[in-house]
Amino acid sequence: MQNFFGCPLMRKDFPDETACITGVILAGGRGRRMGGVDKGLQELCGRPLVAWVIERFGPQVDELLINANQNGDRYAVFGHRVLADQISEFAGPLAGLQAALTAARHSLLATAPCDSPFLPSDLVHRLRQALTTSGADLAVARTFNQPQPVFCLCRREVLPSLSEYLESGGRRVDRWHAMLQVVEVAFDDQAGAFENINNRDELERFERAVPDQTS
Ligand SMILES: Nc1nc2c(ncn2[C@@H]2O[C@H](COP(=O)(O)OP(=O)(O)OP(=O)(O)O)[C@@H](O)[C@H]2O)c(=O)[nH]1
Repeated sequence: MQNFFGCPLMRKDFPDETACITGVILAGGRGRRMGGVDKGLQELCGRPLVAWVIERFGPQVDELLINANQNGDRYAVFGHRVLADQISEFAGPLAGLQAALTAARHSLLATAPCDSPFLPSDLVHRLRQALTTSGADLAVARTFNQPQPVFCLCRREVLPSLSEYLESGGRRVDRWHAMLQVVEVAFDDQAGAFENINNRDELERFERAVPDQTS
């Protein structure tokens, strides 16, 4: 049996294992290190970065949202709902998470940034396993000793805590995580997949790496 959105009905004993997942691509940043451009729309081998992320991340979730604070019409052509931050200033990725949690159809929300085109194809699967077995509020990827805070899976119930934190002026992801029950998921086997593009030199380096990454 399926619910209104075509997702399997949740089993009461294992709700996390069957719950549908909304994914959000975080593309709401200012791209200052790239000269103030809209990073998600910058092209890697002729395709916008956001298109690469849609290709990898989209199949891992049941609904896909794009969080962007400019060029909404250009993001809309990809056929997914586009959301701007509710906070008017650029408040960092937590503002995008807040917008997505408010709009998500499903009870679990996964995030990925627009500037990591080769993110793991099993990202959401592994985060869900950890969230389910731990009962934590949020699962976050880690590579070696480095948390990857914009790659996470969280429950809708964290929204009040997040909104309160943002309203109090909090902006740091690690400080908000410290208020929650968080489980870290090691991706040391795929550390390279989390590499992101911050400036033009990195974009050029990725251009050279594409044949290796896609073969
Ligand atoms: N919604 C939203 N997302 C943001 C904001 N700032 C950064 N992000 C996202 O958070 C992730 C990491 O961003 P950074 O690379 O640190 O920031 P950036 O603004 O993209 O780039 P820089 O200005 O060069 O630091 C990316 O997916 C950004 O799109 C913001 O104010 N709002």
